[in-house]
Order: sequence, then structure tokens, then C-alpha cells
Amino acid sequence: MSTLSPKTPGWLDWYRAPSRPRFTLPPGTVDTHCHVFGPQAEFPFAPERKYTPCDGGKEDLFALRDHLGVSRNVLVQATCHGADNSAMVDAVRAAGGRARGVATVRPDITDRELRELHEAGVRGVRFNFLRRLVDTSPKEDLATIAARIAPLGWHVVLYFESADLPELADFFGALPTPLVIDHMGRPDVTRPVDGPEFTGFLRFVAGNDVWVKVTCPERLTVTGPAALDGERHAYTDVVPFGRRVVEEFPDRVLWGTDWPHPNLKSHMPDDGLLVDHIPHVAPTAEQRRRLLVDNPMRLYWPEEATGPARPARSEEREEADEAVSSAP
Ligand SMILES: O=C(O)c1cc(C(=O)O)oc(=O)c1
Repeated sequence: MSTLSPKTPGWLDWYRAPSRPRFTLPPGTVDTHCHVFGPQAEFPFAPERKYTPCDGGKEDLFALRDHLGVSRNVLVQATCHGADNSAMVDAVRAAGGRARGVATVRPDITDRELRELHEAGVRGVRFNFLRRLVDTSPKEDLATIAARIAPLGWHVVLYFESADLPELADFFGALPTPLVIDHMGRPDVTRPVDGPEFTGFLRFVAGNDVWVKVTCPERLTVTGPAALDGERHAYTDVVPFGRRVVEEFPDRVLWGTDWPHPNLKSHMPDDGLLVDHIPHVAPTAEQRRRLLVDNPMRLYWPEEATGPARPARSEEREEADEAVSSAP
């Protein structure tokens, strides 16, 4: 019997008794960013991982989904499982059509393995550029992977630090698939929302085939307050960034919980209060319908999507460019 690895010191477990959200999610809401961790005894973590989490298996995820009033999930491969997608795929299969997956693959993956992932419900791959999470991200390998998955109609999910976007933007822009950016590109929320850094990010989104996850205020916040102890106006320092993205790209934004919240050491949010954060970044019912239902359905379940068709790229780009250039 193999011995289980202990958690990384300082690791905070996910919140065991989330409050019931006061904000009622619209029917059909998709949580487009969540993970499963193990359970380790069944799905060992990857030897090359940078952290060892607590367990956060599919039953716990499905219980949270039902508690919050979420309809579907998109399970994003967590780095602690490396390129072994078996825990994620097992959870997607167990969800019986109510989940999709985003995998991590190596360039030598076979066509057959890709087809199996597709059949299981995988619709994208994740490229990770955070040095605290992965050793290397060789661009040649990533370009090879992107070329392999493009014919399947998949997209590439990108996780990077905002400071690295200028160096990475040309590479991203040349990828042959739609792109989905994790956690709003990790803005430094102590800088102005109208400053050069976030404006550069918005321009990148405007000029490319990009979707943005308006996720992880708990990770981006500096001054809070945290989504704990009944706080329904949490993370006010992150709100202007989320709101800006929702306003400028209403049909290209996605929401998610990020459960079980890897690598949080300052505090662990109450997931019910994270749901109550949504109306602060998407104040109108129309914005929320797109963010929570129409957009994720178009990206992950296009065969079922009923929302309004997406405008032609050129039309949308012009509108977005105008919006960004007219920013104060
Ligand atoms: O910021 C993080 O630490 C983090 C890590 C992972 C992962 O390890 O996959 O995923 C995320 O979405 C965020």
C-alpha cells in the first residue's frame, strides 16, 4: 500500500459548510472553473507537482454544485495532477452530461487518446505559465498541442501572470484556437482599472478570439474584505476589474468558483458568499444571463445552446476596440 503525502504546510482546506447564497443563480448556470483533487488514495498526485492539496473529490464537488444552485461544471485539470487526467475525466464522466473537462496533455499524446478525452467530455487544454505551478512551458510543445487539438473544435485555456502578457501576447495571438483566460489575467488590483496594464489586457482581449473568466476575486484581492462571516460585499477592490470586463465583453465572459481553491493561504472563502459576489460585477439580469448561462453553453455545450448568436468577429472587434479606446 502506498503512503499518502501530507498536505503542503499552510494549505487551507475548502470551506466545509458554505452558506446558502442570497442571490439565486439563474437556471442553467455553469461553473466554468473548478477542479478535483484526488482523492489521493484513488488518484495519486503527480510526482512533478508543486503542492500537495487536501482531497477534493467529485462527490464533494457535486454536493457544492447542488447546494449553490449550479447546473453544470467545467472541470479544469489542476497542476497537482500533472498530465494525468484520470481524476478529472472520472468526475466528468460521473456527472452524466452535466460536466465538461479541460485537460493537460503532452505533445506526444496519441490521436486515440485525444478522441477518448473528447468522448469523455473534454473540450479544451490548459497551458500554465505560472512559475510557482509548473517548471517549464516550452512554446514549441504548446504550439504542437494547439495544432493537434484545433481540429477537434477545442480551445486553449491560459493561466498567466499579468506582468507576463506583453511577452506572451504574440504567441497567444498566433494559436489556432479560441483562447480562454483564467482569472481575468491576474490583474494587480492595487493599480488603476484604467491604467496601462489592465487597458493592455483589455486590448488583447478585444483584438483576439478570447474569452475571459471573471473568477478568483479571493485570489486577486489585496484589501478585501473576504467572503467570510456573512460578508455580502466582499472583495470590493476586485469588483471594478470584473465589472469592466463584463461591460466590455458581455458575450465573452465566464464565471466559476475555483473550488477547491488551490494554494490559498490567507483565507478560504465561503463559496455561498462567492455567489453573492456575482451581482456586484454583473449588475443587470441580462449581463448575468450571458455570464452564467448563455456564454458557457455556447463554448462548452454548443449543440444545446439557445442564447443569441455571437456577433461576427470583425463586428465585435470594432465595437470592443471602440470601447477600449474611448476609456478614460
Ligand atoms: O493560483 C493558483 O494557485 C491556481 C492553481 C491551479 C492549479 O494548480 O491548477 O489552478 C488555478 O486555477 C489556480
